[in-house]
Parts: sequence; C-alpha cells; structure tokens
Amino acid sequence: MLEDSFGREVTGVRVSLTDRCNFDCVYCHNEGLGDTRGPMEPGDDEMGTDDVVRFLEVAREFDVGKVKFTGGEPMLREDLEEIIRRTPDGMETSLTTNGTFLPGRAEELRKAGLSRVNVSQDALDPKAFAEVTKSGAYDKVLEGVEAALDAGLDPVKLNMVVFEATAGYVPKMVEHVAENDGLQLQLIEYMPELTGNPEWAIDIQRVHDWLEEQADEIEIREMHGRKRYWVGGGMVEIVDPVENPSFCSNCHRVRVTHEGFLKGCLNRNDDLRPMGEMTKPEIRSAFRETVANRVPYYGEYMVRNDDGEWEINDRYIDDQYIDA
Ligand SMILES: Nc1nc2c(ncn2[C@@H]2O[C@H](COP(=O)(O)OP(=O)(O)OP(=O)(O)O)[C@@H](O)[C@H]2O)c(=O)[nH]1
Ligand code: SF4
Ligand code: SF4
Repeated sequence: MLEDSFGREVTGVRVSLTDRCNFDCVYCHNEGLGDTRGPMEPGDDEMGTDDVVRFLEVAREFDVGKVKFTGGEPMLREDLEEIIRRTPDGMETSLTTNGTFLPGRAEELRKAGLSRVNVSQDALDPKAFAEVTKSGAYDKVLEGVEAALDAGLDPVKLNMVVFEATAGYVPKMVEHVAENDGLQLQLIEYMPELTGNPEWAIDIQRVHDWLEEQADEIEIREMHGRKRYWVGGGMVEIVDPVENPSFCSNCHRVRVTHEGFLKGCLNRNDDLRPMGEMTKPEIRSAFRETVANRVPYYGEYMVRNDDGEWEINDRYIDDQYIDA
C-alpha cells in the first residue's frame, strides 16, 4: 500500500467518469474542478472504458480496496455496468449519483458488482428540491432510491448538502432515514471555497450540536475522522471538510478527473498528472508521483496567518513537484 509523506495510506480512489449532468445544482463543484459541467452529449474528453479499467488494475496492484464512481452524473455513461463488471476483484465499488437513472438500471448495476450507492437528495420537498437542483425530477429521484433499495444495494446513502436553502429540512430527513430501513443520511457541508456564494454557508457546528442532543450513540469513522450519529435507529454522517485539518489528515483517496488526470486533493487543481491513455508502467509512476506529492489541504497546504485567516503555505507557492 502506498503512503504519502504525511503518513496517509491510499486505500481508495475516486473516479469521475464524466462532467455531464442532467441537473444544475446551485452548489455543484464538479468534483473540485469548478462549476463548468459539460454539455449533455458524450464528450471526446472522457476517459474510455479501457482507460478506466487499466487505471483500476494499477490501483489494485497498490492494494487500493475501494473505488467510488462520480461525475457529473456517472450514470450518463452507458458503459458504467461494463466498467463495474471489469473492476478488479477485491475492490469495493460505490457510486454517487443524482438517482434519476436508477429506475430500470439499479438491478443491472448490482449484478455487475456495485455494492452501494449515494443518491443526492437535498430535501423531502419537491419545491425546495427544484430550486436547488434546477430540475423537476423529484419523483424520479424517489423512484431511484426505491429501485436501489429493491436491488439490494446496501446502504443507500442520501447525500444532502446543508446550506441556507436546505438547513431547515435536516430534522425531517433525519426522521426519514430512521423510518426507512436501508437508508442512511450524509450531511455535507457547503463548500464556499469551491462554489462561490459564501453567504449561503451555515455553521455546520450547529448541526453537530443538534444531532448530539438527538443521538442515542455517536461514533467516529476512520475516514476523515467523520462523526456518525445514530438517531432513532437511523445513521447520520457529517462530511465537514471546510477549514478542518483533522478531516484532511485522515484523507486516504486519490482522485481521477473525467479526462484522466490524477489528482491528490479535491480542492486543488495545481497537482494534476495525466494518466488517461498511458501504459500500465506509466500509470504506475504517475500514481506513485501523485501519492508522493499529496498534501493535507487544511493545516498544511492552507495555513492560518497571523490574523487567523487561511492562506496558502509559502512553501507551496512555487512548488516544484518531486519525482517519486
Ligand atoms: N473536501 C473534500 N470533500 C469530500 C471528500 N470526500 C467527499 N467529499 C464531499 O462529500 C460529497 C459526497 O461525497 P460522496 O462521494 O457521495 O460520499 P463519500 O464522501 O465518498 O462517502 P462514502 O460513500 O461513505 O465513501 C462530495 O461531493 C464532496 O463534496 C474529500 O476527500 N474532501
Ligand atoms: S447532480 Fe451532482 S454533478 Fe449534477 S449538478 Fe448536481 S451536484 Fe453537480
Ligand atoms: S486533503 Fe482535505 S480537501 Fe483535499 S481531498 Fe483530502 S479531505 Fe478533501
């Protein structure tokens, strides 16, 4: 297993398969690349099936045990089932989707080897849902969640970005997952540093405090040191990376953009390494170099200055990457 110079082992990869999406969520950060989603037609900038599989085979050689497929909307890729089917043995596969294409396809995905799925659902309210996603597909998403449960994907996590427009729906969502077996809730802190509109952010500590009062049990997940609250039998996890050095110091994933660039951190685009159509030996070196150059974002790449504000650590300003 590869480890970076901060002692963080790389146990997972997160692969964006496309930047296309049928939604236009107001908080979308396009996997850290900014709000620049591509058109709905398949682009020739996307990695091919073989490119994705070749990368996964190399990642597996380095003992990577998990892959998460993301987008854009990864289910716009017609070869998703094939990619999952060809994912090397020993790798747990999961998918993050807006859920609209799960009806009619969830079963096939599970048969191909998909273990679990995260579905974006920001509110249990069609109007709020439409405002946030700029889509009227609320019923389709509910159907998608049902289809995922019926197909036996376990767990089905509901991803809810918590910000001004959605924060009021948190209690209802917590109740919803407690009442429905197989569902879990993942509350995601709004990331103003990637999406703009900083005024939409809410203080995520308020959500932690509220859940602490409600919870029967609290546990800390190794990944990112994320807190999990058990409320009325339902599980609620908080993803709170913003200005959180402890989140970054427990980050174990390397990322791949839909164009086939490796990157060590979601929040950075200055450490991209091409990988798409390379041979396996070339991918191995690119992977090693990416890991060798991984840096925890908050607390190392971004540090607090004398006024208490976050700024880029001087040592990374004219960074020259090392060869692993
Ligand atoms: N900054 C940062 N944000 C992350 C990271 N991982 C996940 N997120 C945020 O969490 C959102 C939801 O991620 P998902 O892919 O659905 O879930 P996950 O975080 O992979 O969690 P699991 O399904 O439990 O593995 C992403 O769109 C990001 O906004 C990370 O390593 N760093
Ligand atoms: S569904 Fe996901 S990829 Fe699509 S616009 Fe919303 S956040 Fe972005
Ligand atoms: S280092 Fe921090 S910001 Fe970067 S991907 Fe990991 S958790 Fe996210």
